[in-house]
Amino acid sequence: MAETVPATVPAKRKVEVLGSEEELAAALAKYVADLSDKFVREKGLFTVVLSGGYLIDLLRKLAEPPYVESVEWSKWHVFWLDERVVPKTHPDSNYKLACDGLLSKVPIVPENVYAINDTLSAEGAADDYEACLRYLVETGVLAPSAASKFPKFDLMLLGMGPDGHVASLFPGHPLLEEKERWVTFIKDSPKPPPQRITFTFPVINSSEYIALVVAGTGEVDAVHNALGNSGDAKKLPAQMVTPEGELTWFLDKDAASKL
Ligand SMILES: O=C1O[C@H](COP(=O)(O)O)[C@@H](O)[C@H](O)[C@H]1O
Repeated sequence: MAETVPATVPAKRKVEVLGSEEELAAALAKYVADLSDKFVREKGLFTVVLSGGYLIDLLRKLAEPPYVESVEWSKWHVFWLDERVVPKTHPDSNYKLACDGLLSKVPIVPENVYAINDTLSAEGAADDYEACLRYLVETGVLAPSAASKFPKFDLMLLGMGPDGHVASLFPGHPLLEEKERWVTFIKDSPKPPPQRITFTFPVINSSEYIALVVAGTGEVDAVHNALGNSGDAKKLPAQMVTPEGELTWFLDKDAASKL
């Protein structure tokens, strides 16, 4: 059963704690499918941003009944929050992870899947991905946020690392302060592989909905630091996720065990 933590959380931030990883996966699939229905009904398409890591396994129930049949997959436009600068066939590729774990199992339109150009350098791939997003704003697939002018995605699905990183935005790194670029690159990622591209916080925080998803015991301290009263004044990247729209943390009971 989901339990909503009331405590001191601001109005547009919810924290859902699920009894097990299996329940979390079920709740997440329903959340994504419901948002897909809403946006397809309202505007005829759904723009979804995926992360890499454990998140993809937690989306597994979308590829099962009832969602595999009921979701309007042909209306989905799929993007990556961050990507490792490796060939798309490489085990480190977030694209490969998502294809193997979800995209190859549902009838998504290949032209609506926006992978990075894996033949370019990190700088080149970031420029190229930003140019792709700008083109999609011009052609009306993406809308700009009225408030920030950065592109506004319908839903971003984020994981969090044990150090509190989200996307490829790591604690203490200067990229946390990027204010102009939509997509940027990192060549010294503390987590391998070192070369990556990543959405910036202005784009992340222009989103309509964000789910920040954490399961298991590996991130217990980061969850406590981000959401609990840890007394640690240093802001984690996960705490910088403050969207214009609604943020929901999805945790299983292990991840929430120190809250
Ligand atoms: O390197 C990355 O790590 C984060 C967190 O991954 P997780 O396995 O700890 O859930 C992920 O969100 C990001 O996309 C990925 O590139």
